[in-house]
Amino acid sequence: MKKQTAMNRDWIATARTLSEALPYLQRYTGAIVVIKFGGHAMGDDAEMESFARDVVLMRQVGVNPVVVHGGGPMINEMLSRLGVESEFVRGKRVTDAATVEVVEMVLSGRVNKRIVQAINDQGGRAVGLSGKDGGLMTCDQTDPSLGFVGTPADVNPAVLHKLFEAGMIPVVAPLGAGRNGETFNVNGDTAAGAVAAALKADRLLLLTDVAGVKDASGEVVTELSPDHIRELTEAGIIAGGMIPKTETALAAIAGGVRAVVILDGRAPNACLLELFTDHGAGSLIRAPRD
Ligand SMILES: Nc1ncnc2c1ncn2[C@@H]1O[C@H](COP(=O)(O)OP(=O)(O)O)[C@@H](O)[C@H]1O
Ligand SMILES: CC(=O)N[C@@H](CCC(=O)OP(=O)(O)O)C(=O)O
Repeated sequence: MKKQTAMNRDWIATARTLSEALPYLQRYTGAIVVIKFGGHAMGDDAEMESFARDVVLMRQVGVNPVVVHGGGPMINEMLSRLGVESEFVRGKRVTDAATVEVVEMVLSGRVNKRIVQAINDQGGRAVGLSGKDGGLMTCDQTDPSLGFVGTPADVNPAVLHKLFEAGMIPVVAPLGAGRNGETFNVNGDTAAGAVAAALKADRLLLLTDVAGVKDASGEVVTELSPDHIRELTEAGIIAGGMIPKTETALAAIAGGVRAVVILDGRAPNACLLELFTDHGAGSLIRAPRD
């Protein structure tokens, strides 16, 4: 009897949650949501499982999710095992010919397949690809001093639309093809922003290992304007890996994405709470018309 009462309480809570979520579910039916899953947000198996469950649930309620992942820490680990040094300039890895080989092996291989498998284990149908597949992302060299680092120049999302139509979840590794047969290493945030802009996505979620963009006092800024981003960057308060994220947010908005959220991907159900409740956390940067 006691058990029954507890069960009823659970159902009432679930029904309440569902009725609160309904307007959000309706708003996002058919929406395209690009999720950047950073290497630092990936965490352990439980965090990966929770992320995969969110993505599958999104798909089940009619959202078209696209995962664009990073994997910087995993690349670092492999480079150090191989005794190759690497350095970062403004959040981007200086990438020579030997490094880009390792980057491709780690991102398109181990990291991409771990995410694909996690989504499939939760009942989704994920397909792993990189920017080199299906003409998705053609790049130009960002800056000769960075070596094989690419800036997406021509993004053709046709292959992603085909996967949406087939009910599949694309999982994209941030590598691009050069115009002369090169392989380019693309910062994961930059790749996610370019894919989101090409798709004119409804939301770009940049998952990381901090609650959002912090100001000088260490508080998360819940809504950020472009001017505030520029101010915090010039003051050195937005630094390191946060620079490509905020630059990406501005470029994505300029490219037609409706809103970008920078949030902690390790928090349980981070993506679902962000999309389907009022309790979303993180820093929101939105297009003036959104
Ligand atoms: N103003 C800021 N607010 C929040 N984090 C910041 C800020 N400036 C720099 N950071 C750093 O940026 C990091 C996120 O970037 P990064 O480590 O590249 O993440 P990811 O691997 O998830 O892409 C945070 O862990 C934090 O140390
Ligand atoms: C050019 C560049 O810096 N590429 C990144 C690609 C991976 C990435 O962006 O991973 P996170 O999202 O986990 O940081 C790198 O080599 O580390």
